[in-house]
Amino acid sequence: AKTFEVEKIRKDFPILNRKVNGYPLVYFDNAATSQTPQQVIDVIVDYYSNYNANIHRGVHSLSQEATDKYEQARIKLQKHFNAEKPYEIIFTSGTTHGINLVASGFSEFLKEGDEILVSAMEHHSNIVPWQMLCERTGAILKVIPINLKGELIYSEYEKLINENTKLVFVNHVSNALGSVNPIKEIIEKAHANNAAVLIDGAQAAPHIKADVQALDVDFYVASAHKMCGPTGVGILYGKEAWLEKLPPYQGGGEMIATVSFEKTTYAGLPHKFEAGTPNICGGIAFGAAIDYMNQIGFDEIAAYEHELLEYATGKLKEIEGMKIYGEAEEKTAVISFNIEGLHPYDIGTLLDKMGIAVRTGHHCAQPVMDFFKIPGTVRASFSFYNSHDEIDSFIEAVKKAKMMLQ
Ligand SMILES: Cc1ncc(COP(=O)(O)O)c(CNc2co[nH]c2=O)c1O
Repeated sequence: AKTFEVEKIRKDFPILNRKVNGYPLVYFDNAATSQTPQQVIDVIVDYYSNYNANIHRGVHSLSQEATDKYEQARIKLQKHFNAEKPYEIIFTSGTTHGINLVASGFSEFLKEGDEILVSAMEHHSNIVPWQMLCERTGAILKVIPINLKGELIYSEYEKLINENTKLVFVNHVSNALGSVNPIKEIIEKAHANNAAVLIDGAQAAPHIKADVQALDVDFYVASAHKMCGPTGVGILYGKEAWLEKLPPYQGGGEMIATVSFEKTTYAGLPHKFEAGTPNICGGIAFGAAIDYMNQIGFDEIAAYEHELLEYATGKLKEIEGMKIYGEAEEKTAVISFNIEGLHPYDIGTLLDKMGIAVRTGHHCAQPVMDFFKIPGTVRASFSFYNSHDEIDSFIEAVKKAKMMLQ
């Protein structure tokens, strides 16, 4: 296989030249947010330097240029996720916004006693909006359990789903464990029971190219900042038929056709769900991030990140007292671990003193920590611009932190 040119790629990321506490930055918190290549930074600078303007209604050239670039970004995202229509791609402020938009809309469709299904490995943003929906409608939230390897127990899913199930929502990849869920089967089973499916793609989208038509998924959400793009922008993919059925989420400019005090009529897709001035630059930069990752290649990225995962896992397992959470057959480059007798926060703090950025705590997945009966973990998450040398530095730092804490 072609050697992955990580040293060449690293030159695209200015931030990787940073030092932290006198040490070279080793950025292993990619599951929280990814870093931004110069190619995307340049697009952001170009926007604000040359064609910043409000979009869709301006008669002047700048507005037209900004509108064209924004709508071109939408088409890039449509092609990337293989949506049938560009207006099935709704720009959001991120995954959390997308999930809330769908959960809010489902208030119209659910009634007392209806059932909705979530997995036990979800991020809070794919739990709380649905609990709020159940409070509003009297629907019942049921939980698909996970096993000790951090995998969803599919046989339990088959038992839980029934003719009262109206919606299934699970993540494609767990941010705390890295587990990749069998979403194609989950979707097929849900549709066989006339239930709709929302897949939370926040952690998957940086590593796996989801084909929404092949998956036949009803809703798919993702955030730009996980995929080398800026924060504050993401997408909600929805099948046209579903987006037509959902009521508007926010009222305001853009999302209307006519407004009068007697009656207001709403705009068609996608603008029905895009009230107010959007993150114009963010959307355009999201498109540039998609281009950047695609020119490297998602297959190449996934293969290289898997190499990093295997290498780091092997090295960590050599450390006495090491416990790794999340050993699914299929997982992305995320390692959650603890060291016997040590608190994750202490390890994370000492690693930062040595320039190593990891995440510690419950990772907005408290049910996962409850399942494993732990307060939290140290989470190292790798991306295609990390190197084997960085993993060696990380392992040495973990060993040093362990010595200092014992
Ligand atoms: C699976 C999953 N779903 C939803 C979200 C929310 O995405 P947002 O709306 O863009 O914030 C995240 C963010 N995960 C993390 C954010 O920080 N550490 C994390 O693991 C996530 O990992």
